[in-house]
Amino acid sequence: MAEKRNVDLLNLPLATIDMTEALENPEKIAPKVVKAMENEGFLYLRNIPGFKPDELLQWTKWFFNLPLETKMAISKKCFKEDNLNSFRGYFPVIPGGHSHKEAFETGSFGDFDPVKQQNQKLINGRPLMRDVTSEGNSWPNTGTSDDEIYRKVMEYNYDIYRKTASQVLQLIARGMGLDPNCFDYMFNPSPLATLRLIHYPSRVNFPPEEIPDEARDGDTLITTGEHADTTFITLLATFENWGLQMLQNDTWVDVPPIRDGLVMNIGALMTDLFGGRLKSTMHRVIDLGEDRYSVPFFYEPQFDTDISKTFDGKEIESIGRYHRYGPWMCNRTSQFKEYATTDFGVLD
Ligand SMILES: O=C(O)CCC(=O)C(=O)O
Ligand SMILES: [Fe+2]
Repeated sequence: MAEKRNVDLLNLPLATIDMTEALENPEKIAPKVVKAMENEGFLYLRNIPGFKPDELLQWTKWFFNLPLETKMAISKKCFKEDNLNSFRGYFPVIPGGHSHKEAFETGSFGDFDPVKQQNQKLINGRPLMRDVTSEGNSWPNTGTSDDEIYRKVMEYNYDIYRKTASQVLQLIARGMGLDPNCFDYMFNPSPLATLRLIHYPSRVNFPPEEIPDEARDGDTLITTGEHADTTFITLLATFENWGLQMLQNDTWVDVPPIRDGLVMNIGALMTDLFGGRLKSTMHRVIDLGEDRYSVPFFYEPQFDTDISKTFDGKEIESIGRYHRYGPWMCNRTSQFKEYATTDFGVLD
């Protein structure tokens, strides 16, 4: 099992990008971002304008400390049949799973609207995939003034992460010799991007029979299995928590936490869009015997974004049958256990 260590900031395994400097001097910083994406597929972002990790962590813990009943009141429909929301909101820990976490997710489509939901178009009793993926946000209701603060903090963070992700994509585009704004039309006005709060309760004291074999790698206990992300880019707050590992030359390497910054990596599709030049690195999360909190933001474009061609116009052969981002994402996401029972609806 990886040991907890103090972070040696001068000896991190990854490049660090100062986002304030990057905004002032993008020509200088863009090649550094591209180099890190070509080599490791991961880097750190620091000095991010407006990013307030302490407040984000405080309210993340506030949410997960609510009674299960309060959280389940906004769980996705597949975990509680009476609920109307199916895409945004809470998902509980799935006992005995490979991954072991609970989460809360928000998107860019305003608030959940039960009237709109009840009047939505159905085809053979099923909703349209574009309606499912543009569902509004469901917020916890504790009946206290904390509800409004929580919601404001999460909306604030969604904006900060979204702005930062857009700036990082501009740096990548610039560094690849493209128009820095060439990604913008894909994401605006309303991307499918998700802000996800995660709590991983530790399983180290569980009876062995409650932990599936697939959640073990020798003595190491896995809490999110190895995967590449289903995004363009992911920005991730790990606060002071160890546990994230990336695969480098067939070896699992720790990605140490940096308290005030974000970890950034690219998803499999970015590798394809740039003809294999940028690296989408496999990663996983291990259980170090303590509760763990993290907040990733999956920067995903709008439903109809064409993802069938590389930036220099070649067909992407590995893309399969779905050539628009929305259907491609739903197909990929349904392979993750926490989404396995979500009804993503039908294509129009
Ligand atoms: O929790 C973490 O640190 C990483 C989570 C992750 O890789 C993911 O949700 O895609
Ligand atoms: Fe990931």
